[in-house]
Amino acid sequence: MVALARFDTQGQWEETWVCDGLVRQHLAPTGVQFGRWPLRPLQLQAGDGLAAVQAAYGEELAALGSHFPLHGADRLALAPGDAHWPALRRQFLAEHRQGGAEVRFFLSGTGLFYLRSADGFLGLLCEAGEWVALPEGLAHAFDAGDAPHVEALRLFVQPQGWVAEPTGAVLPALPLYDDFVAQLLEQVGEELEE
Ligand SMILES: CSCCC(=O)/C(O)=C/O
Repeated sequence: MVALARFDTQGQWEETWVCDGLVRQHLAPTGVQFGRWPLRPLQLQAGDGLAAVQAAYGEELAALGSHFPLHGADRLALAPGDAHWPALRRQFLAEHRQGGAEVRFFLSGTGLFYLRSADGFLGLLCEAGEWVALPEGLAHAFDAGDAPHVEALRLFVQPQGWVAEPTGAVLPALPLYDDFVAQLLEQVGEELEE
């Protein structure tokens, strides 16, 4: 289940949406797109990630349009206890921009993006089968919690892959992934599928 929450500039949770139409409507001013693709078997080989993704998802990628001239792909997989996660988490939580647009497709698990908006922040929680496309230059952060469980295809416009430029902004106390999910469950009163 996708969920979108709006926070003010102080990090105060203001409103939550869990239906696709409202999520898209409230993402639109940021230029962020959201959708779903079927989960298909996918074997990414080192060096030809994008070719494998294009073979499996050619139609879906074409529908994204010309704003996303993709040049590379990788698969990010994080599991609880992953030794790389603490350092990666610090990098992802520091608000940053990428030199190009980015597309992320969740293959399993869940992850939380924080997107800077005109009047605060949007927290977007995605799960398997959901994709999100961020426009070039949108300041954002990402979290997957203390015990991450997420696998995502990362499609890059930049040939060099994941290159982030930190904004240097000190973010307000936005809830990290675990608190976000706990508060969301209190609000919507139903289990998120993992
Ligand atoms: C689920 S994608 C992981 C995070 C990432 O690739 C990114 O760009 C965060 O800003």
